[in-house]
Amino acid sequence: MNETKNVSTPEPFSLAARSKSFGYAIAGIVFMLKTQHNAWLHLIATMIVAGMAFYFKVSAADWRWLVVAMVAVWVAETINTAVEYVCDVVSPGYAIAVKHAKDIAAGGVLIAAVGAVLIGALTFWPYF
Ligand SMILES: Nc1ncnc2c1ncn2[C@@H]1O[C@H](COP(=O)(O)OP(=O)(O)OP(=O)(O)O)[C@@H](O)[C@H]1O
Repeated sequence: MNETKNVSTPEPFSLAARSKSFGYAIAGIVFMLKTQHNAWLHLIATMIVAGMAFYFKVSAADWRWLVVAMVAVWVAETINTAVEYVCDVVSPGYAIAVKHAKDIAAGGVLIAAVGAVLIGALTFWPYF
């Protein structure tokens, strides 16, 4: 990786570079799954929800809601994890701004998770 990137001159499009970026994104997800305990909980929740959806044979329309809910939680968790890593580099010691940044990012995960629980309850309700 370059130490500094020249952002004023756009690089020409390259499929090799795009596939490398894709690889970095996959590596980020794998790293998060290996290191973040909250991600393990999201993985368990995802498997339970998917299992229930198959068991109850939910409709395609209902699957859409479940997918949206699960994706929202995963996206919030990835952003939260990235914020934590950047904060730890920017300010390794205690800083009140870092506390606010980390707590707000964690709040985003909580909002997504509560929303997912509500969507899950509303979606599965008719199948019970
Ligand atoms: N460098 C820092 N400066 C100020 N506050 C911090 C710093 N690092 C963490 N905190 C705050 O300390 C509290 C606990 O942080 P911690 O990262 O342990 O939270 P956590 O969500 O329990 O962690 P994890 O989910 O990674 O196990 C949070 O309120 C967080 O914002």
